[in-house]
Amino acid sequence: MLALSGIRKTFHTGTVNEVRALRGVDLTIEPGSFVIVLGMNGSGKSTLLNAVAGSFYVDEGSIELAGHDVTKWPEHKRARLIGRVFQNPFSGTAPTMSIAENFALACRRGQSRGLGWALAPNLMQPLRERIATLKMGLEDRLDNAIGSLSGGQRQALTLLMATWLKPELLLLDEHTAALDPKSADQVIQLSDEVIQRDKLTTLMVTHSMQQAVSLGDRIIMMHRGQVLHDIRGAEKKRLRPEDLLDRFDEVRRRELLDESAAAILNELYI
Ligand SMILES: Nc1ncnc2c1ncn2[C@@H]1O[C@H](COP(=O)(O)OP(=O)(O)OP(=O)(O)O)[C@@H](O)[C@H]1O
Repeated sequence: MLALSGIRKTFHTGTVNEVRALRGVDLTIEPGSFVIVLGMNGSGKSTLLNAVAGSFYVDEGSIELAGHDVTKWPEHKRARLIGRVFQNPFSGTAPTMSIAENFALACRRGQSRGLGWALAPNLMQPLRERIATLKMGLEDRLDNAIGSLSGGQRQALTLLMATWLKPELLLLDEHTAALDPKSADQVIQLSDEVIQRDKLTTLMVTHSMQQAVSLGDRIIMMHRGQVLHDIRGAEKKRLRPEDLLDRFDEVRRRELLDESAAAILNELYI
């Protein structure tokens, strides 16, 4: 289970560039739940995932994962529990190393690196079989540098690596946004299969309404660093993309109202 309690994060505190990116997030995610994270640009989606992964320490609040209070754990220690795939296919893999070597690294996530780069021989066959299920012909290219592959192939492999050790939590941050539509569909389908098969607790950021309604069992919509909507159960099942668009319209109206209120206040005090 993932439990966030009163999470706050401000960047550039006390300067003109101050951004209150997370303003008190309380969120509990049950084991095996697949949660879609939606929200407008700058609403705090990536910051939420980064806070959980330990890319920085939060200013306030606590983060509990799989029974551990990880609030003060450094990122590399949290990596033992967390698998992650980023938007950029070039993140998360070592481009000059082979597919097999990258998997060897993934198998040692969060452990010391003094063990060499080679994949244990007994893992080679299961790896080949697993990669063959991608139907991308990569099972015969385990010695190829991962940097020589297409974005879609890399993201598919990165996903397999991130989930190879069945993490307590999988974080997907717009992981298909940089791919062509066909590759994006393939990687989304693969993600769904892996998540369902291994019952992985997952947080997936997307801007796609279609993905939001067709995937997962819960949607949280972020707005100005807080969770504005939390949709699950029967409501999530019957949700249509138009319903989500209505919610986004509501958010835009709020923004406009906030902006006009700020403008009126400015006029009053100038
Ligand atoms: N490392 C950082 N330093 C300074 N500001 C940051 C940092 N990370 C995020 N922010 C700011 O925090 C706010 C929330 O950003 P975040 O990336 O979480 O939004 P998002 O909802 O993921 O947006 P998008 O959909 O555009 O990716 C933004 O104003 C952003 O500029």
